[in-house]
Amino acid sequence: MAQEYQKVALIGLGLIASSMFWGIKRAGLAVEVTGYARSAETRETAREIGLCDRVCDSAAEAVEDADLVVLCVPVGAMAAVMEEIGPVLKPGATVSDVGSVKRAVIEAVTPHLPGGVHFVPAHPLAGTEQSGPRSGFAELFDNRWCILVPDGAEAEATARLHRFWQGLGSNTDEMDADHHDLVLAVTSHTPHLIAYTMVGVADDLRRVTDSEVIKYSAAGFRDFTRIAASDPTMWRDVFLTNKDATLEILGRFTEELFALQRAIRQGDGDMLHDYFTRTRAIRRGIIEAGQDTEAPDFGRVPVRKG
Ligand SMILES: NC(=O)C1=CN([C@@H]2O[C@H](COP(=O)(O)OP(=O)(O)OC[C@H]3O[C@@H](n4cnc5c(N)ncnc54)[C@H](O)[C@@H]3O)[C@@H](O)[C@H]2O)C=CC1
Ligand SMILES: O=C(O)C(=O)Cc1ccc(O)cc1
Repeated sequence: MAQEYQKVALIGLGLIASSMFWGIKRAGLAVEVTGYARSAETRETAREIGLCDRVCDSAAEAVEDADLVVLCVPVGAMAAVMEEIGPVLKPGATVSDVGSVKRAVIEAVTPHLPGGVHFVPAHPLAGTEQSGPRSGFAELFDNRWCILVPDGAEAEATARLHRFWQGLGSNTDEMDADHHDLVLAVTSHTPHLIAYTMVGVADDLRRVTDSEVIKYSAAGFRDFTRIAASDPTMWRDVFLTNKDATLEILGRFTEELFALQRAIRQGDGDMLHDYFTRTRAIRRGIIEAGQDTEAPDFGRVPVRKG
């Protein structure tokens, strides 16, 4: 695999940065990878487990002479990091990020971007509910999508970042920032909010039913608890910075929920059956189109019709 960049700097050493580091090493995508995290404890852990070729005690030191700098911090921390590193970035370097929201990151980063430095925002659509420097693994991005949001960035800098993410195992695509934020509000952000809410409801209920909610929880609820265990800082920032799109989708969700609530109250079985038939067809369409990259193998066997 070609080395697209001599030196890569990772700022924020959590799940995504640590997975990127192990993936870069697996594919030999850079000569040196430096890293920085705000907390001394995280930097210490990183040194202990060999995460990064060199762990630096400041972001400015980590990005010195770097050809690619990837901001792997929560979305709300991007501006402060950029303000610190902006003045010391190498001319011709590329800055990128992995934030779950794109418009807010562009607004946070652009004011601190020096002339002659490229900015190519990106979002790997891959993650887990784990966080921190010990949680990463090289395979996280394999066969997953990474969306690039060039927003006017130079074509060659963008093409290099595509090749870099492909080297990490991902399929890559491009999107406009606002479109990205709306799509992700539907596919990721609002579902996370629903999971948080459902687990909160069950927790309230648990006080009445003791441990039954957890003891007898079926797969659907277990998935909710996994998602609701995701990092609170990261998700707080997602909702604060993708406010409009999330509120738009949440509004639609609430309307649908009220419609289903009314059908249940009125005993309208036809409405419920039609609704569930439509949603089942969507799921089957995804599987038949071969786009269900998350499903276990049994999800790929031909789906029974009818
Ligand atoms: N967790 C996931 O599943 C995914 C997360 N993302 C995005 O990737 C980014 C990083 O997320 P994770 O790696 O999961 O988070 P994480 O919580 O595992 O790691 C974040 C790291 O950033 C550091 N940090 C926080 N504020 C900082 C600051 N001001 N300066 C320097 N370091 C700081 C933390 O100490 C930690 O090392 C977020 O923007 C998130 O939206 C993108 C795709 C998936
Ligand atoms: O763990 C899960 O189910 C996820 O949805 C992972 C994830 C979280 C945030 C992102 O911006 C992208 C992917």
